[in-house]
Amino acid sequence: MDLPHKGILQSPALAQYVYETSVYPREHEQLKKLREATVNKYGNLAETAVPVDEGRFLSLLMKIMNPKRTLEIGVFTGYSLLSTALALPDDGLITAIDISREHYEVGLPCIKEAGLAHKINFIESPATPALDQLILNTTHQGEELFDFAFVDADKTSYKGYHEQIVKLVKVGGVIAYDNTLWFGFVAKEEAEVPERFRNDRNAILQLNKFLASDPRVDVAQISVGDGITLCRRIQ
Ligand SMILES: C[S@@+](CC[C@H](N)C(=O)[O-])C[C@H]1O[C@@H](n2cnc3c(N)ncnc32)[C@H](O)[C@@H]1O
Ligand SMILES: O=c1cc(-c2ccc(O)cc2)oc2c(O)c(O)ccc12
Repeated sequence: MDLPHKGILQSPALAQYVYETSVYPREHEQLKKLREATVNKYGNLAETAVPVDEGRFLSLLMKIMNPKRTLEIGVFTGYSLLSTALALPDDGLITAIDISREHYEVGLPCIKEAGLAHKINFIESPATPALDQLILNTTHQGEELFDFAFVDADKTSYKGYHEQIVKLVKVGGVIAYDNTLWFGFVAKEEAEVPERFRNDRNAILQLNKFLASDPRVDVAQISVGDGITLCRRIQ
């Protein structure tokens, strides 16, 4: 897969500067191993993982929030998952959902080596029915709501996931949507966007517009990686 350069740092040299100055020197050994294992196994597909500066942002956000229960939709080989797990308290738990376990198993040895497998409940399932089940667990079995959710899966389903996740995250909790700048294509005319990115671009445009006026959440567009929208549930 040949992807355009990701992110607001439109110059690859500037991105490299940020990585080398403030990310690589603090990247956990097992995160680096997981990143390298992903490139070795999947080549260019590895670029669909969150970039390293975004992983660092997620880690720091977790340290600031100190959440006990988090949700991740879209795991791939686990770079964002391990970034989150590294920063969660020892009794924290991440419910991680992906349609396929195969990619997750590439990163799993690194997660185990980091001593963090006990913080992860991996569910192999399409997200929609898995989220419905979690909603049932919270409404009927009194399971606790989540403090944080990270969504990085099929972009055309984000709006549907939002309706489900809003029911699963506490008031005061945070939902983070990845790729909300979609390679910068959100600010381009459709005709300038390569055909294969158009569907997802339209879904992201609709999501961004919807979130900006959703009274249940407070929002901030964060210009890291490919763009993250943070939503804090307020009602
Ligand atoms: C961009 S990758 C996630 C990258 C990951 N966050 C990382 O840092 O490596 C998207 C993932 O979403 C998963 N996915 C796609 N459609 C899905 C669905 N309907 N339900 C759950 N997972 C899905 C894919 O299998 C893939 O692993
Ligand atoms: O190029 C992609 C594609 C995806 C993607 C496509 C289809 C799915 O069902 C899930 C994800 O996700 C990406 C992504 O998250 C990213 O950061 C860059 C590129 C892509």
